Amino acid sequence: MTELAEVTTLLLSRIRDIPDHPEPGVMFKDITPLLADPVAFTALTDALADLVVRHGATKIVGLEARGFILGAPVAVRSGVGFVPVRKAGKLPGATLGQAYDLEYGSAEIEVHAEDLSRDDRVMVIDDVLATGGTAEASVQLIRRAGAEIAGVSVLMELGFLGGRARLEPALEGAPLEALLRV
Ligand SMILES: O=P(O)(O)OC[C@H]1O[C@H](OP(=O)(O)OP(=O)(O)O)[C@H](O)[C@@H]1O
Ligand SMILES: Nc1ncnc2[nH]cnc12
Repeated sequence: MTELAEVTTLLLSRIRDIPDHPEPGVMFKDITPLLADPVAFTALTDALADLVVRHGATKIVGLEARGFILGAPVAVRSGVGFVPVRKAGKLPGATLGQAYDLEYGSAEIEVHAEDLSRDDRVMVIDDVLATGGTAEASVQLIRRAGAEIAGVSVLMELGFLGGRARLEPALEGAPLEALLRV
């Protein structure tokens, strides 16, 4: 087995399927067993840090909340800064916000735009790409803050929910990297 195949198998084996997702037929992909395993968490951090370096990112944006857990160690490992994108109303300073549609209703995310600069190339990091709404809104928000998008990197893409198709127009050619596709 190649090293990549071994890492993929390890990561997949540490994700717990929980059958109580509100959408019929969709499992909740719980990453807490992976976080609890230092070998798997380190392998994930290393794999995401490789993508940060490969795509020349100068900042990581992590999406609340699980994107914080993955993005922060990747930022330290790859030697770039970390900027949180939070659900509306959580950040203390002056914020820039981006609303987006959910299946039922809408949501809003915010960033401290002053922590991003025109010289930054941002890698967005999250655990799961599902419908792609959160990642799409984050890409739009980061561009409005003046920074460039180096890419979006996720642990897992739920392919059957069509997130890639929703996100790709917003990416304008920047890569969407998924370590696992289910
Ligand atoms: O592609 P989408 O359909 O937008 O869904 C993916 C998002 O949903 C989850 O976050 P959630 O909003 O549940 O927040 P949490 O990390 O705080 O649990 C996940 O961590 C992604 O951020
Ligand atoms: N099925 C799922 N599992 C984990 N996180 C999610 N976020 C959106 N859909 C999800």
